[in-house]
Amino acid sequence: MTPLRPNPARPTPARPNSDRPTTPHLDRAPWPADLKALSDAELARLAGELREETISAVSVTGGHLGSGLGVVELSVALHAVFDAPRDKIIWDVGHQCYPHKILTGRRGRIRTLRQGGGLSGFTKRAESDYDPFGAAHSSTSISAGLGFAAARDLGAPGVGDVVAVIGDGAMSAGMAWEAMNNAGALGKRLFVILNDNEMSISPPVGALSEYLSRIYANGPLHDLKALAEGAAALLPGPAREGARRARDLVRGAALGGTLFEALGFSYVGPIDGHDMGQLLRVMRAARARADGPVLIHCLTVKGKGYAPAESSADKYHGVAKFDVVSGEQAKGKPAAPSYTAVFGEQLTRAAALDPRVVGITAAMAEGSGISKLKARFPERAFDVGIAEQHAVTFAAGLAAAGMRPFCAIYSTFLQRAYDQVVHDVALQNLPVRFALDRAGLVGADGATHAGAFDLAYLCTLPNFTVMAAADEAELARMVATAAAHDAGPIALRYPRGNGTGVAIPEAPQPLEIGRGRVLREGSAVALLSLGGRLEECLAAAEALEARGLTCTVADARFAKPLDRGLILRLARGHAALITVEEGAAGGFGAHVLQLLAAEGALDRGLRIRTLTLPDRFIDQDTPERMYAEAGLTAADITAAALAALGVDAATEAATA
Ligand SMILES: Cc1ncc(C[n+]2csc(CCOP(=O)(O)OP(=O)(O)O)c2C)c(N)n1
Ligand SMILES: CC(=O)[C@@H](O)[C@H](O)COP(=O)(O)O
Ligand SMILES: [Mg+2]
Repeated sequence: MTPLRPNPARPTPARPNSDRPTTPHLDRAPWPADLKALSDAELARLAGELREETISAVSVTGGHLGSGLGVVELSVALHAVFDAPRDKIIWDVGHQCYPHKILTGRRGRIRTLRQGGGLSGFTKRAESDYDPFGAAHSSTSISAGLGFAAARDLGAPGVGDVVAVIGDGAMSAGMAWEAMNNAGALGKRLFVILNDNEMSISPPVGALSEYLSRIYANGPLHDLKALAEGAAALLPGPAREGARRARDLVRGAALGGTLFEALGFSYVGPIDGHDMGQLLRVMRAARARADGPVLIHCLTVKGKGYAPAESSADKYHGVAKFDVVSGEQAKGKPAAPSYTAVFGEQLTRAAALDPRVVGITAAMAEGSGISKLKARFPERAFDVGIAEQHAVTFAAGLAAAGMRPFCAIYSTFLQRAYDQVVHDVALQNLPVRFALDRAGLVGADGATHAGAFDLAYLCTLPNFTVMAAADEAELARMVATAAAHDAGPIALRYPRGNGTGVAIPEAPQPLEIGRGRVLREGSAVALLSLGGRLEECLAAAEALEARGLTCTVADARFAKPLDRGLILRLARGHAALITVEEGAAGGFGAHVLQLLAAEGALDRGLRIRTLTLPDRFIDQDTPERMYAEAGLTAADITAAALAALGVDAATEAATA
């Protein structure tokens, strides 16, 4: 029996240290149509060049590497067999789409990936006709694909075949199974390619992952003989039923396809996703014969063909710029710890003090800091897979049973679990602690990953307490506050990246709920910050003071409940009040305005401005440039204060 996965001991050939690989076949194929002119052997060679080009490009941009390297052959085979853009190839998450971008007319810009003004690191409709559906959050591809298939069957023009490519990690999400359930019942012609590399970002978890492992442990169903058998399963009508029954009789309950077939899919696989010949044969057979939903199970290797990425698939999921020869990533030593690391340490500390403290992550153990808890208290750290909705209700159950769960989910991914937050947590007033990493703008991942909305969507919920950390010491205090808070749900949010370098207290004490702090006092302008823009507010205060306008700078700490006393005092004691937050309108500033309106504080001529993220999505760039575009820099805060006071900065400068 041919081994499906390559022998990891097999050395990857040495590679030349050239900036640009030699790519004669790829050079001949800037567009998918060009692949049609190549023989199968040439396509295999082109795939090798595509891999080198992907490695070379990511080495200068940074980005998601391992996932793309695993789908190089698949990308070539799909574009060789299907006719995009009429046929819709939908990449789940989209983090593996760089080879697809190179093959679809974007090779010339591939070294702008994830840079300001450059190509997105994900699929994006606005970028290319070959990206029929945008993504970056996982497990949407089958639903979207089924939408295209249903539209096609209702006569929508310009839609041919539909292919959803989804990873084994993404397949763990409920949404993928909702789509499979619907697709199986509708019976529409739809191709789902399960790209099974036995990896999520970290090694995958859960019963599904074990099930998939059992399938390939049974051996290749589709060696050449089995491929014929599998192709028979694609035959229309009664022939298919007959073939399926015969195969089930031979293979019995251990047959790999059972779960997918039970849902109404024809199952083909597992096949070797790096064997171009096999891929092309299966795709062509599937395309020629399918009359309903088909799942093709491809086994691939994350990081395939690049030794550092193959041997350390989790570390090469997302990379900084790196040296191609050594694989060494260009990561400088930061002056301050990351917020994520501080959260992980403080959570572990809280867990050491209280056996009821547990941590939950939805497939982001490293990214969320839950890995630190897991290292010390493995039985109290739960990785539930890419399943944010389940994570929240699971945490609610834990809280209802008297535990102190910390649900650590990136702000952007918690969006997916909003009804669970409302219905299962807030409504029942259960003390789930939400640790929302990546609050605000995140840089290269762009708009899909911005933590823009949590303040707006959480502050509106009864029973919730919502905090935002201005620095890592504040984060430590907020973890202690959340751990001690049994009165109801509580959220703490903090940005991506490193802290400010302040000292973290040895034994952080809980904060008084709903109390802010004042960092400097003045009388002309009050700058009221929530979260990570505090340093910008302090810099703005310096600039305003240089103009003779003394400033109070306060850190609200709590977006809910508001520190009414502090806010009313700021409103009474200053001519202008500026609120600043790294969140969309409708969050902190909106609630401050509502308080001031209700208290009549606006009737006395207070000049107030609420600085938030703008009402548009901001594309990827450095966080600094993104905040400049958002109008949340020290200069913007200064300008807003001057404008509120009616000081024309330009005239003032001219007069000076
Ligand atoms: C809703 C959501 N949760 C979490 C993530 C973060 N995330 C991005 S890729 C990934 C792992 C995906 O694994 P898989 O689908 O197997 O793809 P692979 O990287 O292995 O190719 C995760 C957890 C996300 N993008 N969307
Ligand atoms: C594709 C995806 O969703 C993740 O890989 C994400 O890019 C990780 O982001 P961080 O680097 O902020 O953990
Ligand atoms: Mg995977």
